[in-house]
Amino acid sequence: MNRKVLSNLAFHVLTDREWSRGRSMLEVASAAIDGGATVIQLRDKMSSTRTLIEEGHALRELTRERGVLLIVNDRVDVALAVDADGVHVGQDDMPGDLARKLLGPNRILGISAGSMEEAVAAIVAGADYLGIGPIYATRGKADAGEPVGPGLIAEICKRYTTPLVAIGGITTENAGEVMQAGAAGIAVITAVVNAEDVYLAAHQLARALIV
Ligand SMILES: Cc1ncc(COP(=O)(O)OP(=O)(O)O)c(N)n1
Ligand SMILES: Cc1nc(C(=O)O)sc1CCOP(=O)(O)O
Ligand SMILES: [Mg+2]
Repeated sequence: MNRKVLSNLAFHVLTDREWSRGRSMLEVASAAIDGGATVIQLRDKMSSTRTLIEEGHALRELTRERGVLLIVNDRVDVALAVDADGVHVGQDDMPGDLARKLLGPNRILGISAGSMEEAVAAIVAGADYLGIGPIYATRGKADAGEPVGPGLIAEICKRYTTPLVAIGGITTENAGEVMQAGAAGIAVITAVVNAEDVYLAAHQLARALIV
């Protein structure tokens, strides 16, 4: 059975303990889904593999119940272990072609790109979507590098049809701009995870995507 469902890559919320104001990953993810998140990405750079798997199982149950996608950041093994819908790898992670080989054809593979060259390589490697960023200055990733701006999205869109997900400094103020540039969706950490009211923040971002 082909389980890959790419229909709703519009609104990724990435988990992050440090920005969660002490709230649990499940509480934040649940409120984000209530507000309109369509993808939850398990991103936890600090925990042991054992903890990641526990978090992954819990998020798998939640996301399955609520009909949204679960993507695991960085770790193909964890994605397979918890039966996630897919994995996201960056330029310093497992190479995309190898991730694709291990995942098989039926799970979603997202690959980061911060230039046209990286985008082309990611498409050749078998990406189902590209995470393009950082689009704007970001608080969520210390080593994200210089912002590339929404222009890169427009450039890639002119040449390729692979869905593009804008990441890095996305807020309600600029989400419309990246969608107009041709993005299929956005991915955020702080705008949702660090919000006092996670539901409201997600709801407002979801509305800002409609351009
Ligand atoms: C949707 C999406 N796009 C980009 C990234 C960044 O991945 P990466 O460059 O590997 O950085 P880390 O997230 O691992 O710090 C992402 N996670 N999701
Ligand atoms: C995880 C991540 N990846 C990026 C990239 O450019 O690839 S920027 C980023 C952090 C996103 O956090 P915020 O929404 O708070 O800006
Ligand atoms: Mg990574």
